[in-house]
Amino acid sequence: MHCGKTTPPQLPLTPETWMYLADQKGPFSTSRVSSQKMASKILSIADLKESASSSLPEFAAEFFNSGATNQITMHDNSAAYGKYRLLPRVLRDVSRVETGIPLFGRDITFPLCVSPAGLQAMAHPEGDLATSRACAKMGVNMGVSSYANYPVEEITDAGNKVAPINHVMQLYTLNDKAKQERIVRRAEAAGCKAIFLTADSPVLGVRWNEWRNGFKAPVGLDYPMIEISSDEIQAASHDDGFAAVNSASHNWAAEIPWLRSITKMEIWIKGVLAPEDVETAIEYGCDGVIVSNHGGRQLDETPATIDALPACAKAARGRIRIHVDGGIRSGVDIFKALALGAECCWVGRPALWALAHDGQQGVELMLEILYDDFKRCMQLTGCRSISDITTASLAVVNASGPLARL
Ligand SMILES: Cc1cc2nc3c(=O)[nH]c(=O)nc-3n(C[C@H](O)[C@H](O)[C@H](O)COP(=O)(O)O)c2cc1C
Ligand SMILES: O=C(O)C(=O)c1ccccc1
Repeated sequence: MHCGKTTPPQLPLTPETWMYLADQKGPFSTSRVSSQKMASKILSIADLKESASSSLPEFAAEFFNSGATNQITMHDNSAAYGKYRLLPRVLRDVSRVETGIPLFGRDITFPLCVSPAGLQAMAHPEGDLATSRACAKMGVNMGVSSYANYPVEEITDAGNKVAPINHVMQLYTLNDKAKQERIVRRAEAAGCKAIFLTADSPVLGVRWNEWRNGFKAPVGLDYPMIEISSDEIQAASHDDGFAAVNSASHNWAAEIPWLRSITKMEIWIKGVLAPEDVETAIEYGCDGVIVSNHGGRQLDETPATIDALPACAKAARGRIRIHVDGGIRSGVDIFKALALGAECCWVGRPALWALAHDGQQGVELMLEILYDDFKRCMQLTGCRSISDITTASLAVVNASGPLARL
């Protein structure tokens, strides 16, 4: 029967229906969910992991996805976020929320950057260049690994051609000090703002998967920052190659004053879990620490980073910057880490999965997923600015008792 009134179509609630609605430019349009995200059906970091794991050769997926020994810490890094619940404050105007923070003298879009990770060209031919371009486009910073497959000069240049972006250079302590110094000087000349000295890797962790399948970087890739050619890589196992270059005799007194004497860049320590090491980093005049267990790839059975974070933040008492990485897979995780004392979060594997999924566009999509989720979490918890994110927004559910406040 026609009565002259337009009634909306009664559509069944299937995923296809939502795709259809999102494609409409009319009243159904949902502007915050981008068409790329909807069209690719990649809506979460787990979706990116699945896509990467099914498209990469098995040895490469295993290398990226695994942690050390029994995978306990890698698992805990993500799972430990699950013990916190969000406690929203309601009826607050969240039509405008401020997600940005200043970092290395420039505002980033939201408190999330991409951790340094080696062998990015095994995920996508454009590797670190694609990551740099995506970070620049999305307005976040990038860590360049000493085991990058492109020179730092090309990586910073690729990003800066898209938009101004800050990079930091990750450094291992090397047997060859002159080589280590060349990395620092090249990074500074290429515009990097900080050295991230990785402190958790005097030797590589126990990587059973790599040892079982004799893991080596694919033929044709080299490590221009540590000046190792593809042929040299092929001549040794990954583990032996790392041990030959890396110095296990690293220590605070030898490294930090020396670094301070050769560079004006900030000096950050990556891989801190104990509050005592935060104190030592302060004593040595370091600028920041990354609370990190290397994504669970070094010493297994260390605590999840979100569990180590509060004591580290407490020890810092605002005297040194505290960032965190490991297991962050959603904007809600970022929100929780900020509430528990981090100024900013970093992600490792999500960028590698995103690269394998779709190169630069994949990394942009990964950052967009985390940004959208973080912003929406701020809105739904009633936080208008980053400084509103405190432990007051978190609670823990006890099995037997009432909701515990932090
Ligand atoms: C494949 C891979 C390579 C990595 N390479 C480096 C590296 O070269 N230097 C470094 O300091 N950390 C490296 N990391 C550790 C990351 O910087 C970061 O601490 C970790 O990935 C964070 O955990 P997430 O992957 O759970 O986000 C690597 C991690 C992965 C997964
Ligand atoms: O595997 C790692 O965690 C890592 O730090 C690394 C080291 C050398 C090359 C590639 C990755």
